[in-house]
Parts: sequence; structure tokens; C-alpha cells
Amino acid sequence: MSELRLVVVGAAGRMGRMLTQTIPDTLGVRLVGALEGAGSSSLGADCGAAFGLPATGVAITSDIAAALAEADAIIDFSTPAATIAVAKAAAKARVAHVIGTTGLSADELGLIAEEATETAVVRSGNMSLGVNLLAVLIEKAAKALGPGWDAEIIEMHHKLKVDAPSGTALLLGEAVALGRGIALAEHSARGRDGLTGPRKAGDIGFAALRGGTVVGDHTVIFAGMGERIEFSHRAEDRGIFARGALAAALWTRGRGPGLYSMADVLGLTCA
Ligand SMILES: NC(=O)C1=CN([C@@H]2O[C@H](COP(=O)(O)OP(=O)(O)OC[C@H]3O[C@@H](n4cnc5c(N)ncnc54)[C@H](OP(=O)(O)O)[C@@H]3O)[C@@H](O)[C@H]2O)C=CC1
Ligand SMILES: O=C(O)C1=N[C@H](C(=O)O)C[C@H](O)C1
Repeated sequence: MSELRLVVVGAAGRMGRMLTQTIPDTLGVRLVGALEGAGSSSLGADCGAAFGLPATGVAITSDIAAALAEADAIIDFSTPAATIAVAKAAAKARVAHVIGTTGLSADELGLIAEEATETAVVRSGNMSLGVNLLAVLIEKAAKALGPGWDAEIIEMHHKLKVDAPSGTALLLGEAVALGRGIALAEHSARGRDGLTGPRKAGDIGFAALRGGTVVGDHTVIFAGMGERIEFSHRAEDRGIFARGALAAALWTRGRGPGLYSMADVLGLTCA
């Protein structure tokens, strides 16, 4: 079978560079395009050599249509605005789109759902095996414990992260909500401050910490009467996200349009 031809969006970013580094070690894929924004100082540079990695022969461009012309799949860790621009082009060109970008608004998620009527889209707030397995365990725990156990989600990331709560915290919050059979949007407590009053029964709380170089730490606490259960995941290396995204891209091969998750890719379901 021929190699899957990949375009990386956000090629100069932390995850873009990690993908450029990981692709040569991944069987069955080949980098054919690297996208950055129109104002990027990296335009025209080799997306490997520019960052101290082996040269790839792929120059960074801001021309989405040209980059997609020879592509089978896109891996996108960028910004919400860039992801939406790429989603429109991917739908038109029928190129599969793996989306790791977080911080998308409800309207932007609606546009991604529209894209998924035209092409295969895998979107996840966290591409690692560990977090996606954790989400299955959290769903089971939330179902078994019921809403009498207060669920709180704490996350910590590096100081350059721009969105909160993290995509992973929201994914884990969704798992709690799914286990309880409720809608997360109607039961979220985000950003408590000042005279908040007592905790509202059934809420799923979120707290975001930022500092240093933390790759990504998440803990879900179920607090009961006189006892507490805590589930934690600590990302030590961005390679886990890159490898997950590459597995997702390979999984899209031959797949019809649809909005898929990493649970679909990894075959993880909560019975
Ligand atoms: N789902 C997952 O498993 C993971 C998700 N993420 C998410 O991925 C995203 C990126 O993270 P990270 O790599 O750390 O962030 P970075 O800021 O390091 O990288 C984002 C890159 O996207 C570039 N960019 C901005 N506008 C455009 C555009 N129009 N077209 C193409 N590229 C553009 C940025 O360029 P410039 O700096 O010039 O603006 C930057 O180089 C975040 O939303 C993060 O939360 C991160 C890790 C794992
Ligand atoms: O911005 C990051 O760095 C990360 N973003 C994702 C998130 O928002 O959860 C995944 C990971 O935690 C790293």
C-alpha cells in the first residue's frame, strides 16, 4: 500500500515540530506539506531544518489549497481560526482532518460537524492512549458512584497555553457527564471566585493552573462523604500526542465522512 501523504498545520509550533520529528519513525506515512499562518516568519523555510531537525524537503507555506492538493490527511495542532480555515478547505478537497486544536467555541464545533459531512474528521482534546483510556474509566466510575460524589477536575499546563480549561479537562468532564447521563454544559462550574456560596449538587468543577514547562497534568477527583478517589494522568512528552495523531491519520484511510473520536480510533468503548 502507498504511504499516507500528510500535511501538518501549525508546523512551526510545539506540536508541529514534534510531528515533523515523529513522522520519519512512523511506518506508512510521508510528510508532503507544512502550513503556517500568512504572517509567519517561518514561511519558505524547510519545516525540519528550520528547527534543528533533519531536513524534510518540505517548505512551510500558508497556501492551504496548494498544500492539500497532494494530501491524503491533515494533522492539525494550531489555533481555532486556522483549524476552521483548514476545515473548509479539507471538506472541499475531501481530505481527512485530524484535529488536536483545543479552545474551539460552540459555533466552531458546529462548523467542524459540517466538515464531517464531507470528509473523515477525528477530533480529540487529547490524542494519547493514556488519557483516552482514563476517560473510559472515569465514565464507569461516575456511573457507579452517582452524582452524590462531587466531581472536580484539576489541570496544569505550561505557561504558554492560551485556552482554559484544557481540551483534556473538557473531555474528562464529558466522560463524567456521560457516566451520569447529564449534559456537561448544564452542570459545569468553571472559574469559582469570591463569595461563591456552597457547591451546587451535581456540578462538575474545573480548575486550571498554568506555569513553567508542564506538558499536561490532569486529575479527576470524586469526593464523597469521608473518602476521595483520584484518577490522574501526567504527560511527560509531546510524543504521545504526535503518535496518537499519526495513528488517527492512518485510521482515516478508506474511511467515509463522519466525526470520529480517539475512542473510535483506539477501539475504546464503555460497556
Ligand atoms: N489534542 C491533543 O492531544 C493536543 C492538543 N494540543 C493543542 O494543539 C494546539 C497547538 O498547541 P501547540 O503546538 O502547543 O501550540 P503552538 O502555539 O506552539 O503552535 C501552534 C502553531 O500554529 C500556528 N498558526 C497560527 N495561525 C495559523 C494559521 N492560520 N495556519 C497555520 N498555522 C497557524 C502558530 O503560529 P504563530 O505562533 O506564528 O501564531 C503556531 O506555530 C493548541 O490548541 C493545544 O491546546 C496540544 C497538544 C496535544
Ligand atoms: O496545549 C497543550 O500543551 C495541550 N493541550 C491539550 C489540552 O488542551 O488538553 C492536550 C495536552 O494536555 C497538551
